[in-house]
Amino acid sequence: MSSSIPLSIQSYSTVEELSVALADLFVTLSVDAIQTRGRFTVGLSGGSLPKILAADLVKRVDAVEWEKLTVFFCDERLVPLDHEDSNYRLCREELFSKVPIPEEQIHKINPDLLENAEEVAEDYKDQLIHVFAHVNSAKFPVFDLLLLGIGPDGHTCSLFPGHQTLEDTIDWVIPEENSPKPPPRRITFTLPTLNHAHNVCFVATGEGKQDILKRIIDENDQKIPSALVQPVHGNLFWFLDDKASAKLTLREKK
Ligand SMILES: O=C(O)[C@H](O)[C@@H](O)[C@H](O)[C@H](O)COP(=O)(O)O
Repeated sequence: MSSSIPLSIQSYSTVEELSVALADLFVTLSVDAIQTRGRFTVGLSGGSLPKILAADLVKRVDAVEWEKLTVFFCDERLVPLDHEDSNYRLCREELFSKVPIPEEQIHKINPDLLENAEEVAEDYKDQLIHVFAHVNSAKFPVFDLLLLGIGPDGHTCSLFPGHQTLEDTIDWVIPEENSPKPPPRRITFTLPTLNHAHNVCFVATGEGKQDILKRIIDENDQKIPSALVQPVHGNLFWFLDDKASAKLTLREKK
């Protein structure tokens, strides 16, 4: 990994500064991945993440070889792609519409299968297999970068506290039809898929994240889904703002 990459828990005074650092990380990892493997595979999440990522990245479009990017969604709501709850739609509005990424390299759920969550997950796994299986006949896809958010309950992707989905050790992507946060029907990457990535980066901002971050980072509370994200061989980054990190003892002030 390049020595210019910041390590572990970074806390920034403002969300704007965090956006710049996140764009730096994205660009650096894209260069490394394209040099090493000829492409950059990324998993995106919903919530505030797409806006925070795009804020600075779109100002330096030329720093990324977008035609070598492949994008999946770490979780997706089972709604039409133009629905206001769609993570694809959110990412399109915030990022994809502003950069020259080929549409066919953005892997979306199949909207024709929405009635059946199992089929949506199966189809999404087929898309993952198509992209990953030939390079690592491994048991799980190995993304270059997964960008994750955290809910106030500690959920990440659509992996919620106490849900059976946390027990899955085999599948790559699975349905979650009882999300406590609407909309209830989703698909989500599993913990093993998250934990096989080369790089995983959590992004969390605002006071509302203080208590849950303390439980995850300082207390390593294994009941919280986000605390179970611990890459087997990869790097784990935490990009926080000072409001979110205020109660942490372990953090590097930027
Ligand atoms: O599952 C969902 O419905 C949300 O997309 C959720 O997973 C979100 O990503 C986190 O709650 C973080 O949200 P913020 O980044 O907006 O705080």
